[in-house]
Amino acid sequence: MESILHINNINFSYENKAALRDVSLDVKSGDFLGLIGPNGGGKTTLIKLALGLLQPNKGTIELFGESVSSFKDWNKVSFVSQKATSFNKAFPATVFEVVSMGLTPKIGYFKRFTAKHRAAVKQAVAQVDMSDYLHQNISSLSGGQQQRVFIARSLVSQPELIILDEPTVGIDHANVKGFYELLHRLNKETGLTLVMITHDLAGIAQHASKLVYLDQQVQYEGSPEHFTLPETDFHVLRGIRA
Ligand SMILES: Nc1ncnc2c1ncn2[C@@H]1O[C@H](COP(=O)(O)OP(=O)(O)OP(=O)(O)O)[C@@H](O)[C@H]1O
Repeated sequence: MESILHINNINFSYENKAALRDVSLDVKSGDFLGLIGPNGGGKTTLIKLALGLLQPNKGTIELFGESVSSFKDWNKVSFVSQKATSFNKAFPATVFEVVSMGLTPKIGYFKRFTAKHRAAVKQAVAQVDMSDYLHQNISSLSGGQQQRVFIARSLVSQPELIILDEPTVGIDHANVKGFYELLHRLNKETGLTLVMITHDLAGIAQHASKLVYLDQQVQYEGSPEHFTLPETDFHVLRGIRA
């Protein structure tokens, strides 16, 4: 199986404060990896390193077999952050327009939006079951529906890897289940590789193919079925079930 993200023995410190120590991780094509751990355990830092936004003090990181420092094929990678922090709800755009924005890196700002692009947008919207809302304003949708639209915005450029940072925050319980089912379906049916940071252990354990528990070091890497929380210290529990 092709290696999508390979992190080899990295250390990372913010100034003099260690955030990650001897972290190694391998994400293979078709994995659905759940990245869990206590608050401050280094999950976001690890993703920033994987995206080349930070550089490790030690060790190597490869995306699609190439060092992240020289990686250029960013079309293959997409990132979905917490909806609330990434989007101004008052923004006056329809579902179609928001998803079209996902094509901007591919076609550039000033090139023509063709029938082919339009069809790609419609297909991505259909993949997340939002076709009935194509011309509705994004601000009129529920949190769960908005997050589906952001997934469609990622899908439209046909990435091979999507990294999600706590995408279920702010989505009500009933819709979270449907959101996981959507990710599960995309992973299984299209072979899309997913890496998802979350504090929702119960939810991710049902859908991920692999869990990594990170608390400065990788304390668990394996199947969700065999995962048990490290020493049930209240600090850890609070962090992960917050
Ligand atoms: N820009 C920064 N400057 C200094 N320290 C930072 C910075 N960003 C994060 N840290 C520290 O690095 C450690 C890891 O933080 P990180 O945000 O990666 O953890 P996390 O697992 O994503 O946490 P959470 O679950 O709360 O989002 C924490 O101790 C945090 O305070």
